[in-house]
Amino acid sequence: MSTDSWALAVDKQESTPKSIKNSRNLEAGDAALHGTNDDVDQPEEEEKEDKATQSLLNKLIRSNVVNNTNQVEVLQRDPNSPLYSVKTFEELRLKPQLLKGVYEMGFNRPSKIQENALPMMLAEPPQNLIAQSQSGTGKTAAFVLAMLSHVDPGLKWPQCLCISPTYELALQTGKVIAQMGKFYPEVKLAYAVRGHKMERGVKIKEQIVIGTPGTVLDWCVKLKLIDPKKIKVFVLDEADVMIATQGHQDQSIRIQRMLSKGCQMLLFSATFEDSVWKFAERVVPDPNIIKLKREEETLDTIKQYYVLCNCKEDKFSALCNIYGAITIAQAMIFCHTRKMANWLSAQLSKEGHQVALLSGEMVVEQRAAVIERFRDGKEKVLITTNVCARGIDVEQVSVVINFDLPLDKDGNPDNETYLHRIGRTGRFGKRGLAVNMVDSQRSMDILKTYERHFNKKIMRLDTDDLDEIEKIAN
Ligand SMILES: Nc1ncnc2c1ncn2[C@@H]1O[C@H](COP(=O)(O)OP(=O)(O)OP(=O)(O)O)[C@@H](O)[C@H]1O
Repeated sequence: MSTDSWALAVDKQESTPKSIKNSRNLEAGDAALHGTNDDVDQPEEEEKEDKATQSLLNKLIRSNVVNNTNQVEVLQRDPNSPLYSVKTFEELRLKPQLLKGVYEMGFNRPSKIQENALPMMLAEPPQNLIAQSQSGTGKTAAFVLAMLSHVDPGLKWPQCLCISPTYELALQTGKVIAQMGKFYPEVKLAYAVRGHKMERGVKIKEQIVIGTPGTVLDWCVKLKLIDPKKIKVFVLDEADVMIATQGHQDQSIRIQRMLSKGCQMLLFSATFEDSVWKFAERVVPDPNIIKLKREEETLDTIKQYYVLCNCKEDKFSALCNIYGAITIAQAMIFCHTRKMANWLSAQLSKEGHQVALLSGEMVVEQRAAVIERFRDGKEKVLITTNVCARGIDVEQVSVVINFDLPLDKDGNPDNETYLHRIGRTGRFGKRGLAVNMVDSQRSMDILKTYERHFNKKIMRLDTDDLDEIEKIAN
C-alpha cells in the first residue's frame, strides 16, 4: 500500500484534519444567463445550442457506459486509485465461507479501504475504527465482512449491531450481508426498522441486527429484544450524519452507552466534517483512523458540470433537452424539497416521460418498492430529495442531476450532501457525470463554494466548452 498517495493516517494519534491545499479561486462561469420562461418558441441559435449540448451529452454518457469494460481492473492497478490494493482477499484471512461469498459477488480484489480497514477490524483484541473512503469504494462490504467474521454462529443472540440513517440503506446493507453470507447460512440477520412489529421480551436469535436508530433503541430499551451488553461489534454507517443529526445522535449515543466496554466500534462514511471528526474521536475510545485529504474526497471518475438557467421552468427545459441523453443509462435527479420533486415529476410525466419519485413523505414500504423498481431498471430516472443522497448503490446510475443544489437547513452550501449526491454515480470505478442546474447568482456562488471546497473544476455545459468537455470525456 502506498501511504503517501492515500494520505492515510493509520496511526492511532492522527487526528488533525488535513487542510485544503491550493484553494484556487476557480471561476465557475460568467453567469451570462439565457433562455427565459417566456421563450415559447426557441430562437434558432438556442435550439442549435441545445442540439449540440444534447449530442455532446449523448457522447459523454455513451463513452461512460460503453468504455467501462476493464476500468475496474485498470484502476485496481493504479496506486493513486481508491480501488488499488496490493493484497488479495485470501491474504485478508477471511473465513472460507466468506471468501466464497465475496467471489460469488464478482469481487476479484479488495479496494484500498477494504485492504486497510479489514486487518484492523479483524485484529485481536478488537480495535475501534473511524474510517473515511470515497463514495462507492466498498465501505459497506468492508464492515459487512467484519461483522460476518466476528459472529459466533453457535450463539443464538445478536452479536453485531449496524445502524443506518434510513430504512432504504438498512435494507440495502441487509442485502449485502445476505449475499456475502450466502455460504454461511448458520448466521442469521434481523431488521430493526419501522414496520417490523415485534413483541416485548421475545428474545431475538439472529446474530446480526441491522436497523435505523429509533427502532434499534426501542428493541434495546422498550422491547428488550436485544441485550446490548452481548453486542461484540457496533457499526455506525454514514457515521457523520448519525453524529451531526440531532435526533440520530441522541439515539446512537444512547445505544452506544449501553454497550459493553469491550465492544468494537466501527464508524464509516465518505465525509466527516471537522467538528464531527472531533466528536467521533471523543466518543470512540482509542480509535484507529483512516482519513482522506480534502482533495482526495471526490472521485476523478465523476466529471462535474453546470448548466446556466433562469428559473425552475428554465431548469425544466434544460432538463428536457438533455433527457434523451441521461436515459441512455440511469439517472438520479435531486430536488431540495418534496414539493419541488413532486412538481418536477408531474411536469416530466406530462411530457410523457416515465419517472420514479421517491420522497420522505411516502411510507417506507412504498419507498423500498420505488428503489427496487429503479434498481431493476424499470424506471430510468429517479427524482428524489436528500432522503436518497447517501449510500444508495445502483450501479447503472451514470448521471446525477442537482436540479436544486444541496443546501443545509440554514440555506448555506452543504459540502457533505453535495459529495454524497454526486457519489450516487461513479460506483466502484464506473465513470459518472454530475450536472448542476444553476439559476441565480446565489446558486452560482454556492456552486463556486463546492468547487473551492473540493478543489475540483465544475465545467460549464454548453457548446462553448465543447472542446474541453470532449477532452475530459476522452
Ligand atoms: N472489492 C470489490 N470488488 C468489486 N466490486 C466491489 C468491491 N467492493 C465493493 N464493490 C461494489 O462496489 C459498489 C459500491 O460499494 P459500496 O456500496 O460498499 O460502497 P460505499 O463506499 O459503501 O459507498 P457509499 O459511500 O455511497 O455508501 C457496490 O455495488 C459493491 O458491490
